[in-house]
Amino acid sequence: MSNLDELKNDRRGLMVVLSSPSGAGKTTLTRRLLADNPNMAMSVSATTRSPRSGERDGIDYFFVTKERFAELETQGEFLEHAKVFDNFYATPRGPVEEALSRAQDVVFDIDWQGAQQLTQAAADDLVKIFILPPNMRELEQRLRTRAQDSDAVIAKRMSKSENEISHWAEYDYVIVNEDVETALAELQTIVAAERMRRRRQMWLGGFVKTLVNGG
Ligand SMILES: Nc1nc2c(ncn2[C@@H]2O[C@H](COP(=O)(O)OP(=O)(O)O)[C@@H](O)[C@H]2O)c(=O)[nH]1
Ligand SMILES: Nc1ncnc2c1ncn2[C@@H]1O[C@H](COP(=O)(O)OP(=O)(O)O)[C@@H](O)[C@H]1O
Repeated sequence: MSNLDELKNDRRGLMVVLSSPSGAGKTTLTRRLLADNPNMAMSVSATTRSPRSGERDGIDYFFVTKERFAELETQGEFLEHAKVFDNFYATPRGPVEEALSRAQDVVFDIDWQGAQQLTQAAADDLVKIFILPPNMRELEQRLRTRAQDSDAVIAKRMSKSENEISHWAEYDYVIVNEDVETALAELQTIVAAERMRRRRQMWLGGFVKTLVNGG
């Protein structure tokens, strides 16, 4: 690693928030983004909803009872929390603070309510991205292809999608996820540019000082 590369490690981590109506592709895009970025961590949410087949406790979510959720909330363990589709969801505070302190970027798959709460708590570190489906037929099709929710649950998610979409203008960026490779490339571009923001590159002050001093 060159001297310059080492210096560049002194930067502030990003808090990348992805929201979308259910089925638009947040989970898919987030997984791909994380696979390509070793210096990025996923914020694993706590939820009172039941695990889907294949979901693992502590990896996809921390699956907790309503009682445990309420206890953690009272103890101030959550950065934000919200009720979505009759279930409770929240972002545990500890792992996020730890990752940011290690200069890691953190990705959040949370809804508009969570995005609003994080904006209050940490506006400077946030990059908010909204994912739209190419059309509503495709959205429903994706929920069906995923084949992990009952017809009733899918109908409920579709009926809530309009409400989620109505918050699109509260986000810094919007990606229409028609082709997953194109959407992923757009997401990578956003992350790369946000990492370059002057205020996040803490190393620059010292570097410029040595530059103008003839270093
Ligand atoms: N506010 C908030 N929303 C969350 C959190 N975790 C998940 N969500 C949102 O809850 C909604 C439902 O998530 P989920 O049941 O996994 O279904 P999905 O829509 O297929 O991802 C999605 O909009 C998620 O973004 C969280 O920690 N906080
Ligand atoms: N661009 C895309 N084209 C076709 N199918 C997609 C695309 N993006 C995601 N999917 C599929 O749609 C379904 C819902 O995606 P998922 O990532 O679970 O959405 P979300 O996390 O937003 O609910 C999954 O089966 C996923 O493989």
